[in-house]
Order: sequence, then C-alpha cells, then structure tokens
Amino acid sequence: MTSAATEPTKQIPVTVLTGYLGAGKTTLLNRILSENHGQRYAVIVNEFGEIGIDNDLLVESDEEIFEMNNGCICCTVRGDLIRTVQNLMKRRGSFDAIIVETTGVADPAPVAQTFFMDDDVRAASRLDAVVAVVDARHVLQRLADTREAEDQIAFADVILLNKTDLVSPEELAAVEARIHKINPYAVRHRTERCAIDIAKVLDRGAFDLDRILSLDPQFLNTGHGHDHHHHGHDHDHDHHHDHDHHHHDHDHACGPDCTHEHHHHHDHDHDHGHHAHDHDHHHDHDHGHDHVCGPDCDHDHHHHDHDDPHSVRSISLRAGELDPDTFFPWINRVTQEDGARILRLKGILAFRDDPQRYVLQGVHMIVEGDHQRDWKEGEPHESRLVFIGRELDFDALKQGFAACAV
Ligand SMILES: Nc1nc2c(ncn2[C@@H]2O[C@H](COP(=O)(O)OP(=O)(O)OP(=O)(O)O)[C@@H](O)[C@H]2O)c(=O)[nH]1
Repeated sequence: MTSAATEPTKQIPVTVLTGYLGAGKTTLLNRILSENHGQRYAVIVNEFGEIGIDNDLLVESDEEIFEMNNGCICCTVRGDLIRTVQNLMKRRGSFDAIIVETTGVADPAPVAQTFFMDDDVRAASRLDAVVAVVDARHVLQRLADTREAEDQIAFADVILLNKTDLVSPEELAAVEARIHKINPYAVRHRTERCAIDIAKVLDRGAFDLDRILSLDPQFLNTGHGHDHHHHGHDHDHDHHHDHDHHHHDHDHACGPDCTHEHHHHHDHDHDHGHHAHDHDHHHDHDHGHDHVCGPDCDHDHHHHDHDDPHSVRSISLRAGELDPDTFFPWINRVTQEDGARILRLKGILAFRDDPQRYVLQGVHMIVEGDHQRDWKEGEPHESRLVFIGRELDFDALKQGFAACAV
C-alpha cells in the first residue's frame, strides 16, 4: 500500500468511470467497494437529477464518497471536481486511489481534462484510465440518438461490454463490431453485472494522452473550443450543440439567479474509521424538474438545452408510504407505455407495512426491484422516485405517483 508519508511524490491514480445512464457504473463501483483488495479509494460521484439516490444505491463501505449533485453537469462539474480533488489532496495518505463516477449523460472529456488543467491537481494525481461501461442491450439505440454515448466509448481506455445476458450472441457480435469501429484501441471485456477481475479495471496505467490528442487536438488546450469532430468515423450525428466546453473557467460561479446548489460533498464522518452513511444532504431537495440557470448564467447549456423538448430531463418525485397494490400496476404500465422515452428510473420506496426499503431501477422497459435493507430507527419512511428521459409527461408521472401514496 502506498502512503504519502513514505512516498511523498507518488501521484495518486485516478480512474474515471463513464457509461451511459443505466449501463452499470454503480454496479461496477459496488464491486470495487465490496472487494477485499487492500486499497483505499476516495470515490467522487456526480449524478444527474436532484435527489441523491445514487449515493443510496452504493454499498456501505469504508470508502469516502463525495457527491457532486448537480442537476446540470455542464454547469458545475469541473469547478466542483477541481475543488473536490484539491480538498482530497490535502489529505493524501488516507487513500490510495481516486475513482470518479460521471453521470450517465456526461461527455467524459471535460472530466478527464480536469486532471490536466489545474497545476496542483496535475502534480498530485495521474489519470490512470477512462473506463466505460456499455449496456450491450441498449447501446446501439443510444449511439443513434445521443452523442455522449459515442464520446464515452471513443474516450475509453477500458470498455466493459456489460449486460451480455440481455442480448443474443449475434447481437453481441454486432455491438462489439460497432464499438471496435468507434474505438479500436480500448481493451474490451464482456461482462454480466460487471463481474470482472478488478485488476483489469483499476491501476491500468492505460490513459493514453497521445491517442486522446489525436481524437481531440484541443484536449490540453483549455482556452479553446473543444471540438469533438475529429474522430474520423463516419457517424452521421446531427451535432446540434456546439462543444465549447472551454468557455467555462475552472472556478466559474453561476449568475445571481442561478438556482444551482454547489458544494454538496458530504464528507462522511471519517473520525470513526467506518462511516455511517447517514446521507445528510445539507442541500434542500425541493427542486421539481431540472433547474434552470438564471439569465446571468454564462454557462453553455449544450448538453441539455432546457428548452428543447427532446433533450434529456429528469423529474424527482417524493411521497410518503406507498400502496404496493397501486404502485406496481402503475409503474408497470408507465414503463410499458413510456419505456422508449424513459432512459432511466431509480427509486427508493417505502411500502405500507413493509419494514424494508425497496430499491427500484429501470432502463427503458427493463425494470427490477428488490428490498435493500431495513428502515433504520427514526428514518422517515419516504419514497423517492426519479425519472430521466425525453419528452416525459411530468404531470402525468406526478399525478400517477401521488395516487400511489397511502
Ligand atoms: N440484466 C442485467 N442487468 C444489469 C447488468 N448490470 C447492471 N444491471 C442492472 O442495470 C441497472 C442499472 O445499473 P447501474 O449500475 O445502476 O447503472 P449506472 O450506470 O450506475 O446508472 P446511472 O448511474 O443511472 O447512470 C440496475 O438495475 C442493475 O441491476 C447486467 O449485466 N445484466
């Protein structure tokens, strides 16, 4: 094990975990956190959507989890990420490696760039690999209707072709061929539920700056536009947004009317060795739909243009206890009828007379759920459900969910 005390100049390896919504990033992270590998990881998670469900879906572990909960990744990820990493660097020696889980709709390039932009961060850390988890079942669809899915694959050093159980061998071969065409350089592994030897994912020393510069000559050039159109592949995407990530400064602040909430890292109490993940979110969660920056916000909203009905948006619903006899028929109907538009759904649910928390997860029409753990003493029996998708009927979802409350 490495510690800053013995090797002060050792750079901390950073793994950036990417992959589209629902591909299996959290599943992989949970494997990493559960495995007995003798390493200590600092994990930074960033999620799309306002209520901190992802953190609740992580296994309880000794690891420290820093959550950057920004509904709109394009606004704040880099400033927040730099601050988070800078803070981490002050406590070097208490962990061996950093894992950054990006939100499913993120282009991984700005996240990776962060580790080259800031001098302190660059001196203290080294980008080890960009690992992309790919949903074998849905990836062809995603490549057709988003550009982030392709960016994620193009930037990856290691690709886990996951959910192999949901496709036929022929479909799998077609998906592999497509991925190879986008990125012939990445090491590919086929996985089911991200089952893989962790050594194949972490500490690979795989990030290849030369290759990235050939994809994106501006990668290190933080003052200029970040032009992704260099992949040299024959994709026919309609690039309707301009990828000028670099207009942001590192430390930009939103305008006075911006309703974003910043600084959401919950530094899980480290003094007790084992952290009670009490998820004490000190930000209020009263957002309804995705918040929108104010008129003075100078951010580029290319990732999700809030006015574009086709862009990816999320809604967070809350209720108390639910009646399972109403809820399950409703959610089945919603996912069957609207499944095509639902990129992702996640819920932590309280059912009437049920001593356990129930976790519900879905990607399009595939939905699964299970009890997670007992409700803790004094923990409010609250239900939270997040939908992320395109052209969702927010009012209908709201009403439908409300009707399931006891
Ligand atoms: N059938 C099947 N389901 C899987 C596999 N891997 C993950 N899942 C399920 O797919 C859903 C999404 O997995 P997550 O690990 O939460 O995906 P994610 O990429 O973290 O999702 P976001 O954070 O929302 O982007 C969950 O219900 C998983 O249980 C797999 O190999 N096969």
